Amino acid sequence: MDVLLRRLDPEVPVPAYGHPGDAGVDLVTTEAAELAPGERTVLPTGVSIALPDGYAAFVHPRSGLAARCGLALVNAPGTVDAGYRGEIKVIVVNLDPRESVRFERFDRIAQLVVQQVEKVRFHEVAELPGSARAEGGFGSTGGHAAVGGSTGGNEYASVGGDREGQ
Ligand SMILES: O=c1ccn([C@H]2C[C@H](O)[C@@H](COP(=O)(O)OP(=O)(O)OP(=O)(O)O)O2)c(=O)[nH]1
Ligand SMILES: [Mg+2]
Repeated sequence: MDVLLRRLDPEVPVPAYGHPGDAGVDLVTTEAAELAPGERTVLPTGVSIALPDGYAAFVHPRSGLAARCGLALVNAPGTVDAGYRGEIKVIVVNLDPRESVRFERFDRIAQLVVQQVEKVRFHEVAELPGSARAEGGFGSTGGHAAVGGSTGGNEYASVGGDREGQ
């Protein structure tokens, strides 16, 4: 699909897929920045796009930065509406408890995934049709990480225990 893109910075590279089959194109920051532990900021990408109606673009984290630096997107995935013509921005937060993270101009900070999205009409009803799940949610199927306590010296939280419904 062809999508119109405007460069707001003459030097910013046009985003491109790294490999055939990749879902996202990497976005860069046009501003250098340094984030202290726990700090967040909004980084400019130097591009704006015009998506056709019925599509949206989603700003996703890059897993390498998440694993190496604890970098997360506060609003992941960020939603870029088809009608949005402003600069795509990336809201990052440094979740590392100790280390700062530094970005240079044109470092790749996030990835953009374009997807078709459904538009729906809501029809209000008094009762919804039944389903196997019904109102179960928020962990109703069990198998949760141990929270709020020791993990018994294990580096990882326990995810195997099915403690509910017993
Ligand atoms: O990570 C993001 C998320 C959003 N946007 C832009 C595109 C999107 O179309 C617009 C609005 O985003 P959203 O609807 O998530 O924010 P809002 O707080 O609901 O703002 P608005 O009232 O303008 O819809 O901001 C970005 O550039 N990056
Ligand atoms: Mg909105």
